[in-house]
Amino acid sequence: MTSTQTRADPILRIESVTKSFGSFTAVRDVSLEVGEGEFVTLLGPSGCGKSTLLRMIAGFEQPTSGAIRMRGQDISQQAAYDREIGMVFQNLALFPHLNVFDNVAFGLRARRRTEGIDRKVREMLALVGLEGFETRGTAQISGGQRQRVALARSLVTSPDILLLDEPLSALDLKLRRQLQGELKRIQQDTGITFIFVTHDQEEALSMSDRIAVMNAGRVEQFGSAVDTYHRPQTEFVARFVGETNLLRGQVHAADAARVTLRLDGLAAPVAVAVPLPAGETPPGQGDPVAISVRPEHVELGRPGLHTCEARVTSHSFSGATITYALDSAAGPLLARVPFQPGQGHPLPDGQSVSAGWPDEAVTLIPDQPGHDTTDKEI
Ligand SMILES: Nc1ncnc2c1ncn2[C@@H]1O[C@H](COP(=O)(O)OP(=O)(O)OP(=O)(O)O)[C@@H](O)[C@H]1O
Repeated sequence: MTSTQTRADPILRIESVTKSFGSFTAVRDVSLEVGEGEFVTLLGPSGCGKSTLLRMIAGFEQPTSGAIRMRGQDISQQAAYDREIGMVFQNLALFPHLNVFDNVAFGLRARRRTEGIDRKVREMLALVGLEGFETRGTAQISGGQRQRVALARSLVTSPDILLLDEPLSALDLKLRRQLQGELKRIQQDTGITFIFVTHDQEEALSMSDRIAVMNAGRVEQFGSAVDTYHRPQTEFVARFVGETNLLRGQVHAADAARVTLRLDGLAAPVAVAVPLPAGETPPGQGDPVAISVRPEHVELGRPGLHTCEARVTSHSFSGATITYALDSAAGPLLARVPFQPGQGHPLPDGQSVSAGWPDEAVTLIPDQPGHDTTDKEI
């Protein structure tokens, strides 16, 4: 611990960081705290500023304003090689003229380490499952194995933080899913703080302790994977992280415990009771709001729910579930329902059904006037 560090200091604190390139602002007023040993993911569409933020943490770019602190110390102006931060890139940049062992040993030799290189490199190769590959050239191993070498090469110098910029995006889906699990295991085994960049929401949900969802240079929400999916705070987050139904309406009544809404478009006014998040001020009567209901929480033909009449317009079968596209008075709806063997055939197009959802499946999203709700692009 240094003289400027206190026990409460997180390993990384980003304070109101903005980065502009000429008149274009790539990262806007971002503040984040990352705890020791956390797996944090920056998630967002192409061009939202994820890599720029990561490059500022690494020291390859300087913030235009704001500060980046590591254990309390401002590192914003410190050179990249003076930071105890490793980085794994999307394009691996392994040294083609060096074999696997020498690629992994590179960082130790560059730091003029002379002792324990052999032991440390073999330890790293065992960690990433590449024992026995020491003398292979980088052209004699697969894409997934190359990515493991890149990871071992970044971990060998025992960085305090490892930054990973879309390290799995060049791999096919099956290998990608396998390496996601391995990366998570390696992060837990080593206890190193990981900051991972991806535009793949499933990847982010399956690996992260916390996710920072970015849109147009800003962090829209920073929270656990479960909250990001089940409690989106903005329309952008609700749409970008998974599929959702966004229904609009006005506040009918609100108190500290509940908010009741009337949804637009329904002939008979239907009230939807929504529990208000703790500590939040209730919205006023007549305020415009939206609700998010995930397709898997929309149930068809079940009595006792808040329902609206709907008509099937199409369906897609995916083995365990069927996703119905529905036309309802409240707008288009998606319903994803389990499909049991022996259940017969899916509901035909044109079939009338009542669609409903339980109270606890509803997330209230306050109206955000002028807010950018850029659609997801993956
Ligand atoms: N050196 C630069 N000069 C000018 N503009 C830049 C520079 N670096 C990044 N940008 C712009 O900043 C914006 C954010 O880029 P960034 O690479 O951070 O996005 P990203 O979210 O990582 O996207 P992707 O997922 O496509 O890599 C983009 O519009 C990009 O064109």
